[in-house]
Amino acid sequence: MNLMIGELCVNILIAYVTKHGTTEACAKKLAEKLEGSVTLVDVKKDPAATAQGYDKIILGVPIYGGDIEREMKHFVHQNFPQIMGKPLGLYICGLFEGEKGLAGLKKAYPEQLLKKAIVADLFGGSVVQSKLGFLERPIFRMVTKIKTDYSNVSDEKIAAFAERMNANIAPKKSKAN
Ligand SMILES: Cc1cc2nc3c(=O)[nH]c(=O)nc-3n(C[C@H](O)[C@H](O)[C@H](O)COP(=O)(O)O)c2cc1C
Repeated sequence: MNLMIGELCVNILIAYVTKHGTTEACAKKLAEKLEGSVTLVDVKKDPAATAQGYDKIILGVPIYGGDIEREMKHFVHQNFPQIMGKPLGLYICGLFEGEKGLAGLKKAYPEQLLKKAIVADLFGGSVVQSKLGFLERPIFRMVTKIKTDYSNVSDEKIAAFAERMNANIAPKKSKAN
């Protein structure tokens, strides 16, 4: 939805990484619920992507073996001042919940970003066994103990996240980013 404030449209960036599509699917669900003009960027496909020029920034990343992929680390490193300077939302996709899930979230993003974020949450994750690579499948079973297709993606959490982001609507009229 395009939200106009006076002459201004709220420009929102969702920068994400995905391996098997869940984090991207969550980004798209989120985009539908956000008020503003949303740009979706897969930073793996677009390594030169920038966070410059947006009013709000959201980052999304999946957890693999307790860690995130280097492309998101690189994006955060390259765009740190821009990311720190705007209303921020952070999410992860992973199958672990509770304490283990939160540990994944804490490891995924630098502490400064986690402290600064309006909202940081776990959306859950999903897996289709037949889509896993030859080496991924045994690692997945070892890490998660799950042997079937599985999803615990929470549409409620995505909706609540969008609500929190929408509540913070204050794009400054200055040209500086
Ligand atoms: C090899 C492998 C390792 C994984 N390790 C973790 C993990 O450490 N913690 C976790 O919460 N989820 C783990 N998962 C689950 C993924 O995070 C989950 O499937 C997520 O939805 C993947 O997102 P994507 O489809 O965007 O790549 C793992 C999945 C695979 C295949």
